[in-house]
This record gives sequence, structure tokens and C-alpha cells, in this order.
Amino acid sequence: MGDTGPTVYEWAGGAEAWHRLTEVFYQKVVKDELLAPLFAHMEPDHPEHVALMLGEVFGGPADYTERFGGYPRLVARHRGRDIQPEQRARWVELMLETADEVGLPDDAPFRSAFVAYLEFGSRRAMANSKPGATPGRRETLKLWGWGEAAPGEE
Ligand code: HEM
Repeated sequence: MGDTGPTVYEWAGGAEAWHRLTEVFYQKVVKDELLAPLFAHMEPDHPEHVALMLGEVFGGPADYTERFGGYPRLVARHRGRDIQPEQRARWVELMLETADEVGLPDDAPFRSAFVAYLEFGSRRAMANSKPGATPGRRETLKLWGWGEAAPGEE
């Protein structure tokens, strides 16, 4: 499919789909025994920020970078949180459960790209959350595409 096909962002259903995902996801997070303590002081616009950030990562508009501080803010928001491996795993598990619940596409290419990024992003978030973590060289969000299997290539 190459450069002319839909982005992962579009394939998921665009802005509305990413917002639906994070709204429902954080309703689950605050009720989850393992995750709730980490998110006790979450700001009301957190789900919206994460929706914009994920959208941007998957090829949507660069709103998180242009309006909310982008990658430096992302790193700052995870800094010092000391995310534990079981919390990271639960975060990913709840994201996937929510994707089913809100009806994100369940085709192989989409889920493969989505899971790959969740693994990548959640492991980077955990690393950046460790006490004394040294900032990497990255200054902008790592963008994510279809990888090995775009729609039509399966
Ligand atoms: C792909 C994985 C992840 C993405 C895309 C992501 C995204 C984000 C974003 C965009 C923010 C900042 C929101 C803002 O600008 O206001 C944030 C903050 C935060 N994230 Fe993550 N995150 C990921 C993984 C995780 C994991 C695995 C955990 C813990 C289990 C976590 C815990 C938090 C916490 C505690 C905050 C700060 C919340 C607050 O404002 O109180 N994140 N995340």
C-alpha cells in the first residue's frame, strides 16, 4: 500500500475514535486497583491529551506537539512516577480491552501496529519514569506506521 494508503490514525476512525478510546480507557484506569494510585491526581483533560498524542503518533494532526508541548511534555509527565512492570502490563491490557469495547478495527494489520506501539510506548514510559532516568536524545514524538503489514498486504 505504501505512502498513498490510509494512515493508522485514519484507519482507526480518526479523531473521534481516538477520543472514544481514551475516554473509556481512563474510566477503567481510575477503577483499577493497580493503576488508580498512579492517576489519582490526573487532570480532567488528560484523556484528551492522550487521544491527541496517540493520533499524532499514528499519522494524525500534530496537535499534541503544536498545542500541548509534545515530546518534552510527555517525558516530563512520566518522570519520577516509578511505573512498575505489572502496572505497565495492566495499562496495555486495559488499552486492548477498551479497543474491543469501543469498536476500534480488529483486523490483523491495525491490531499489529497498535499492539507494537503500545509495547514500545509503555516500555519507554516505564523507563522514563524511573528515579534518576537520564533523558535520551529524542526531542520529538516517535511516529508509528503500519510496519510489516499494511491493509491489503496480509
Ligand atoms: C503507549 C504508552 C503510553 C502513552 C501513549 C502515554 C501517554 C501519556 C501522555 C500523552 C501523558 C501526558 C498527558 C498530558 O500532556 O497532559 C501521560 C501522562 C501520564 N502517564 Fe502515560 N502513556 C503511556 C504509558 C503509560 C503507562 C504504562 C503508565 C503507567 C502504568 C502511564 C502513566 C502515566 C501517568 C501517571 C501520567 C501523568 C498523569 C497525571 O497527569 O497525573 N503512562 N501519558
